[in-house]
Amino acid sequence: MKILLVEDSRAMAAVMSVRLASFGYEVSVAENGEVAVARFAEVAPDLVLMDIEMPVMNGFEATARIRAIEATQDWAWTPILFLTASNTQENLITAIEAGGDDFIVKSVPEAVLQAKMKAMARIAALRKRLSVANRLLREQASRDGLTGLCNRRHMDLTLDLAWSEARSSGAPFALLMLDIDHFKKYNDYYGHLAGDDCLRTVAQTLASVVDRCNSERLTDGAFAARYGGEEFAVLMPQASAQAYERVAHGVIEAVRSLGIRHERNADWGVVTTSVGGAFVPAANDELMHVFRAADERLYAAKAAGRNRAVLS
Ligand SMILES: Nc1nc2c(ncn2[C@@H]2O[C@H](COP(=O)(O)OP(=O)(O)OP(=O)(O)O)[C@@H](O)[C@H]2O)c(=O)[nH]1
Repeated sequence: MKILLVEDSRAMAAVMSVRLASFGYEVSVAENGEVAVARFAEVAPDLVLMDIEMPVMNGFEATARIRAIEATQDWAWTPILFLTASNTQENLITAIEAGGDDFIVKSVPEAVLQAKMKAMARIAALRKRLSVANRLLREQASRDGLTGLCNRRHMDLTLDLAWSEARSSGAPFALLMLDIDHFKKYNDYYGHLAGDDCLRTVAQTLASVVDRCNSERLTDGAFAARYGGEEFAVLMPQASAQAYERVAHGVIEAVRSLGIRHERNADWGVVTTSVGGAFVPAANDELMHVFRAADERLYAAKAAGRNRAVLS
C-alpha cells in the first residue's frame, strides 16, 4: 500500500515514516497541504495521512482540493485519515465534514496504528479491484463481442464529438461504409459459424488497413467500427482526400486478396466487399447528410457489380 504522509514536523514525519515502513508500506512525505495536493497527483497513493495545522496550506484545505481532483475522474476515492493531536468529538466531526474518512491521534499505540492500517489496506485492495472491473466494463461496453472492433454505440458517441470538433475548426472529415458482398449467400452455403469467422477476418483486415494509415500518419485517429450485421464504418477525422481513397481501395484489395472462398459470390469466387464513402473537405453540413451520401454510394457500388468503392 502506498501512503502519502502529510506532516510539517520533520521529527514527527520521520517517526511516522519509520513506523509505517516497518509494517511494509511505501511512504512518501509532503511537508504541507500544497505539496500534498501536487504529490497526490504524482504518487496516486492508496491512503493519505493528513496533518491539520501546517504552514502554506492546512489539511482541511488540501483535502478539499484532493476531493476536487478526484471529482474530475471517473471513479476515485482515496481514504484520507487526519492526524490530530487530541481524540475529541469535535475533531472527529470536523475531519469528516472536511472530506476525511477518519482520524487517528499522533500518539496512537503501535497495535492500534497497525490495525487501522490493515483496514485501510483492505480498502485499497478493494478500490484496485473495482477500478480494474470498471475499466473492463467500459471496454466491453464500447467493443463488439464478435469482431473486437468498436461497436455502434461507441462509434455514435465518438462520431458526434469528432464531427462537432471538425465543424468548429472547418477541418476535413471522411466516412466510409463497407459491406461484405452476398454475405447471406455465404452464410447459407458455408454455415453461420463460418460466417462468424469470415466477419472476424474481414474486421481484422479492415482494422489493420486503418491502423497502418494512422501509423504512417496519413490519418490521425481514424478508426473502424462494426456498424451492424455485416456492415462496417470507418471514421476519418482530419483525413486528406488521398488518405480517404487509400483506405477505401486498400481495404477492398486487402479483403479480396485474403482469398476466402465464396462460391456464391459469382463474379469473384472469393469474399469481397463494397464501399461507399463521403469526403468533406471542410466540415460544415449536417452529419446526417454525410451518412446518407456514404450509404447511397455503398448501394451504387453494389449495383455496379460489387468489389469496388464509390467515393464521389
Ligand atoms: N454469421 C453471421 N451472419 C450475420 C451476422 N450479422 C448479420 N449476418 C448476416 O448477414 C446477412 C446480410 O444479408 P443481406 O443484408 O441480405 O446482404 P448480402 O447478402 O450481403 O447482400 P449484399 O449486401 O447485397 O451483397 C444476413 O444473412 C445476416 O443473417 C453475424 O453476426 N454473423
